[in-house]
This record gives sequence, C-alpha cells and structure tokens, in this order.
Amino acid sequence: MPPAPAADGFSSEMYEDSSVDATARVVDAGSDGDERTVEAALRPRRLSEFPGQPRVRDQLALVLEAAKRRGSPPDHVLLSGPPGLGKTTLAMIVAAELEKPIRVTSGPAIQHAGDLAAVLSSLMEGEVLFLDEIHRMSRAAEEMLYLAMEDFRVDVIVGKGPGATAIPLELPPFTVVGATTRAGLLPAPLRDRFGFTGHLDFYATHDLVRILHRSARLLEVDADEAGIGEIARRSRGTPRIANRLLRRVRDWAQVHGRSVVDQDAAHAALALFDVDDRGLDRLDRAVLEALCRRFRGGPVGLGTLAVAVGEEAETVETVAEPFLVREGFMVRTPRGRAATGLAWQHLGLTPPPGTDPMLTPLPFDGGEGRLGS
Ligand SMILES: Nc1ncnc2c1ncn2[C@@H]1O[C@H](COP(=O)(O)OP(=O)(O)OP(=O)(O)O)[C@@H](O)[C@H]1O
Repeated sequence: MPPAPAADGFSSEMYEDSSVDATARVVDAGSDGDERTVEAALRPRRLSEFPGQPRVRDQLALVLEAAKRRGSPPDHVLLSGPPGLGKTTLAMIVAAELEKPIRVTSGPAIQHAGDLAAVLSSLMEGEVLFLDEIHRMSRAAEEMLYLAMEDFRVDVIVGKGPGATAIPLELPPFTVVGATTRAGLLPAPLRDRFGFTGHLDFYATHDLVRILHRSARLLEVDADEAGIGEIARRSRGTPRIANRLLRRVRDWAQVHGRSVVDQDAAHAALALFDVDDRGLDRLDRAVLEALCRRFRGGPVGLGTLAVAVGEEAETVETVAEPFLVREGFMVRTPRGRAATGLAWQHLGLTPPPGTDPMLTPLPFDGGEGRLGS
C-alpha cells in the first residue's frame, strides 16, 4: 500500500498523488485504523474512476484537457456541495490529471494574511492549491487571495504603522481549487475569480452501488448485490456515508460469523446504528421530531431548531437540511423551516388540523431516482 496521504484538508502539506497506484488495497480489512486513512485509500485517483456527478466530471475533464493541451494551468476551480460528496477527492484528481503536486490547506488554518502569503510564496509553477472550507478564511486573507488568483502576485507588507511598505512578490502561475459547503457565504469578488464552478449533488443509488462494489473490493469484503443495494439506498446519497456503513455492516457480519455482507447483515447492522429504511440517521430524525413534535411542523427559525436538537446551526444547515429538503421531508420558507406531510408520515404522526395543504406527502419511489442527476 502506498503511504496514505495525510492530506484530508486541515494542514498545509504536499500530496504527490500522481504516482499512487489506483488499485491500492487496504490490507487490514479487519480494522479501520484511522478512519481518515481508510477514507483516503478509498478515494478514486482519476476522473475516469470517479462515479457519479456526470456534469461536473465532464465539465472538469474538458477544462483540464484544454489546459493540458495549451500547456498552461487551468482556471481556478470552485467545488461546492454538502459534506462527503467528493470535493476533496476531485481536488486530488485535478492535481493527478495535471500531473502536478497539490498543496492542501483550509480556511480555518488561514486566519492571517501572512499565513496565506507563506503558502502562496512557496508554490511551484503549475501547483494545485486546495483550499478546503474556503468560506472560513479571514477577510484579510480573502483579499490577498483575489489578487494572487488574478495577477499571480502578493504584496508582502514590511514594517508596521505609517512606515509600512508593500513589496510586490511575483508568483508562478498556479491553480486554486476551493471547496465549500456554503457557496452562498463566499463574497462575490472571490467567487468571480473562479473560472469554473462545480456544484456536487447527492448521488443516485446506482452510482453508490458502483462506489460500494469498488470499496468492498479494496477492503477485501465479500458483499453480494442485495447487501450492497441495501447499504446504497440508505446512504443519504453520500459516498462517505456509504463507505462508512459498508464498514459497519462488515463489522456486524464478521462478529456474527457471516462470510458475506448480504441484505440480512445490512438490515441488522443498520438497525443497530440507527439508520432507518430511508437512510435517515439520528440527527435527521431529531430535526424532524423537533419540527413536528415541538414546533407543530413549523415554520421555525434555524437557530431555534438547532437549539432544540442540541446542535450547531451550521451542522443542521449543512449536514441534515440539504438531504431532508432534497428528499422532501422539509422545506425552507421565508419564515423558517417546516416539516412536509412526508415527515409526519415517516414519523408515524398525524399533522395537526390546519396544516398548510401545500405540505402534503410527496410520492416515494423507493429511493431510486429521487437522488442525483
Ligand atoms: N465519486 C466518488 N467515488 C468513490 N468514492 C467517493 C466519491 N466521492 C467521495 N468518495 C469517498 O467519500 C469520501 C469523502 O469524500 P471527500 O472527502 O472527497 O468529500 P468532501 O466533499 O471533500 O467532504 P467534506 O466537505 O467533508 O470535506 C472519500 O474518502 C472517498 O472515499
């Protein structure tokens, strides 16, 4: 197994990906070790191995191919979408396709313009700079980034107060890949510096099936079609969750002396881990329960809802809400979040009389086709 990249987004480091063997196997199938190491080993390494997100994949393939033919770095790339859909994976793939090294850092790690200047001034020509959680950078760093992205230049400030001088420093051309779960928080001038923006959407069940088959092979887990299908349907359209559930079902099968991850094993393990038949987890259900039981279906403000479930508003907004809205359990109204008829139905509750007739149950087609593009 090649050394697993430590680059999962929270420190500034080099990740030479192009030499990584795409068939890398996770040898220790019996234990997860560090979950992030396992996650990294399961990442596809090339666009051609990346299932799902067909539009973003095709658009990115074109942008990268054109840049390679011109022999110059591509436009800066912004990737947005809920957690676990493959933004980091695609950033690594951009570098691998360009056969360039990637430097990984994140918004929270760049609180001062000087932090960013240090990273920028050490970039090599054509290098990919991956900025995860780019919406969490400080304003001063954002301003430095605009200039660097547009003019490949940073102004290094020497001295303090009235005597301070800005010394311009030329940078070699490079490509920023920014990732965000909250594209709406990016100031327009920063958003405009990205020549290509890809929005990642939840995956269709059949794409998750492909991802799970590949992960099972890499983890050396024997899994049948029904077992994989069950896990895929309950993975909230999210590869990270699919891979995690596969590992939990594998654990269950191993402990219960089953040699194959089948539908039985999937049912038992997912029940144990509180993943219901629509893939809703504890937080999703807590949000719906609070909406229906405490706020009579809403609408209720995000902050109030978050307090009711004991979570940060950002967690509710970026982790639970996109899936619940996408699947028709919840709607966002100008007056706050509201439960739909489907939410009441799913919890086995009856909506109070007078509930907005617009919030009637949506048809459910069994999970296939409601997700993904
Ligand atoms: N298209 C895909 N095919 C196969 N596996 C995938 C795919 N997308 C994501 N994964 C798997 O899901 C895990 C999470 O993906 P990744 O870290 O790229 O998501 P992310 O969008 O960057 O999440 P976050 O916003 O939390 O940083 C990866 O380790 C990878 O194993």
